[in-house]
Amino acid sequence: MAAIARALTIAGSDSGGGAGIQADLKTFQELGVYGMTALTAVTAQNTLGVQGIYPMSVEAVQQQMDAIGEDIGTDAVKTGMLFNSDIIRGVSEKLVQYRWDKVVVDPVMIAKGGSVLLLEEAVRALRDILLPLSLVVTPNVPEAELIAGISIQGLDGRKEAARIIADLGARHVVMKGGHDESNPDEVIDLLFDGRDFYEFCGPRFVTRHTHGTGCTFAAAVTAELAKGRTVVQAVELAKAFIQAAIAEPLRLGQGHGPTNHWAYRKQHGFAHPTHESGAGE
Ligand SMILES: Nc1ncnc2c1ncn2[C@@H]1O[C@H](COP(=O)(O)OP(=O)(O)OP(=O)(O)O)[C@@H](O)[C@H]1O
Ligand SMILES: Cc1ncc(COP(=O)(O)O)c(N)n1
Repeated sequence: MAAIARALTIAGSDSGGGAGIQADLKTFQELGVYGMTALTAVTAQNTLGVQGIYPMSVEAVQQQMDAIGEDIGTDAVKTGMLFNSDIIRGVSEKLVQYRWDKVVVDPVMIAKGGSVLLLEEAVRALRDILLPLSLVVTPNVPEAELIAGISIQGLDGRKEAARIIADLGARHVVMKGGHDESNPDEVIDLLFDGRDFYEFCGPRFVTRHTHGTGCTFAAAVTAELAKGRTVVQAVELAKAFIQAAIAEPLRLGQGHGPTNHWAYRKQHGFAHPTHESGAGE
């Protein structure tokens, strides 16, 4: 066992720093986990939207995963923006090769301003190849509708979608509630483990500063899994982390601003539970 829990994020870069690889690394750091990256695409992006997308080659993505698999290793993996089916296939192949089984799949599809972060041709590969390799998948409502192939209304609709997505091979499904406005006061994130449902409730904040909420939430789940927590514990902590990050906005930019990755530590203190000082050669 390494002296510190390790997590790898396989995702796109957000130049504005609120979502993607940047949100993931900030979250890992705040939760005391050593973060590593495999970049799938560079985006030119800010709080107003996405101005450009430059995908990496499959070889480049796989080589980054090899660099980690052959040396440092990882305790958990998160996937975010994967952009096309070739990258999804390449990533899936490496997950199997290195037997990385604590895999959190955030099925990123569309950015807030409407830009496509996953091509339509790739939805099938995500559903048929990557989902069965996941320990946890974290769709929002529109993503779940596309994956499950149904239209979702309210909590019951989200439960039905969770069952369908679990049948596709995901071992745990977190149906995020940010887009489910059937409840104007609360956001309920729903976890399904193939048998039981767990509800994680919190206040619904009225704010435009929600850029990167999905990435940050999934990264927090990944960090806690890397430390050895159960999926239920990891989702509970991630809910508290994202709630704090939305509640105290940084008020950056003219559009959908980033969340505040420091807020949770400000409220709860910094824990570095797996770090042993003096370890190593
Ligand atoms: N207005 C809000 N108030 C409180 N929590 C929220 C709010 N919006 C989102 N969340 C929380 O943020 C996380 C991400 O939720 P959401 O359903 O919005 O995902 P997402 O659509 O992937 O994110 P994004 O909208 O940034 O793409 C969830 O844990 C959800 O509970
Ligand atoms: C590179 C990149 N990855 C993901 C998202 C989605 O972000 P969100 O967490 O808001 O769904 C994004 N806007 N950019």
